[in-house]
Amino acid sequence: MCTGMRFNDTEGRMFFGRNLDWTFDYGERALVVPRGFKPASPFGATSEVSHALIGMGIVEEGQPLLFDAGNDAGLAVAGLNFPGYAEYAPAPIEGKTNVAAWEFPLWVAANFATVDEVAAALRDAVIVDEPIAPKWPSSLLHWIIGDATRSIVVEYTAAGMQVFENPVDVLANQPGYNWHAENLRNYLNVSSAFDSKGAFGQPLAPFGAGASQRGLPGDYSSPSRFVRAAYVNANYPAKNDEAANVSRMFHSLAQVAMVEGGAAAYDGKFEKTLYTSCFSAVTRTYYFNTYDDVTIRSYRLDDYPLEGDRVIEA
Ligand SMILES: C[C@H](CCC(=O)NCCS(=O)(=O)O)[C@H]1CC[C@H]2[C@@H]3[C@H](O)C[C@@H]4C[C@H](O)CC[C@]4(C)[C@H]3C[C@H](O)[C@]12C
Repeated sequence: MCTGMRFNDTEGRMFFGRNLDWTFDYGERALVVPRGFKPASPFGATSEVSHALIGMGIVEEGQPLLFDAGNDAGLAVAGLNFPGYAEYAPAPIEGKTNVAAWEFPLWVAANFATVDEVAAALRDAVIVDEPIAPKWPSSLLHWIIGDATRSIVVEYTAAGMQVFENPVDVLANQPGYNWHAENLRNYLNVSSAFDSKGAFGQPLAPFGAGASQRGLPGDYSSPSRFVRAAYVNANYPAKNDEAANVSRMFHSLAQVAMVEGGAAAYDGKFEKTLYTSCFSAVTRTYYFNTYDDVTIRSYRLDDYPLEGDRVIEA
């Protein structure tokens, strides 16, 4: 399972993060893709990278297979599992922008500066089931994309391309975004207030803080993580400096992180939060920590060559 999140600080600067929850890693690491890199884009969706970007991924045949990334313009994207729903086009469609599923985060971060630009381009785009190599069949994903103004969710299913406005600025896994957004209406009773309640005909004091949160789901399932992430994101007071916002992201994503032993995947193996990341759009810094090393590392895009012809393993 995975959870994604976006928020602004008091000055409107964006922070964008995710948990990557899975049973094994792919040897992923921080990657920088410079401007001028020419990806092997199967249908020519990206001829040359226009926005330098930094994110998490692996390099296969010289290509960046990105799990999530943020770019020099402050636009960020993350892919989260969406099996049972994602259904890509079996072949490219003439006259459209055909984007292979594996290159979708690269296409977003390399070509666009804002969510508005991505949303406009998506009207003419098709996501195609075109694996980069036989050993890497297309992952079935949906994506959260954010900038300083807002976030959207992109789902490509049997219904084709769907783009959802995402006012709660979070995403989990299945089912689809619309379902998660409706499901929030089941939790209108929860709040962060410290209230005396009169439900039993007399004022009864709560057992300290958190009493009004009861009913907020605590499990690791995707619908529950979506609700919990949306609650935390909506209630966290805006902060004004980089350290406080990075702290906010890691603490918020810890609320939906998976601890080993808590939940098994289909194969009986336990999922856990392999890494947590936070992209700071203004300082163009990618922070992350891993399950086994909670120290937060930081990689500044501007510390790497922003022009070049190959992917840099940071
Ligand atoms: C497993 C990851 C998603 C984690 C997640 O959402 N888990 C949910 C668990 S559950 O359903 O809710 O149980 C996804 C996110 C990004 C994916 C990777 C990226 O898409 C990049 C390449 C794409 C290739 O087609 C496959 C390998 C791969 C390297 C992908 C492997 C894997 O599918 C990743 C790492």
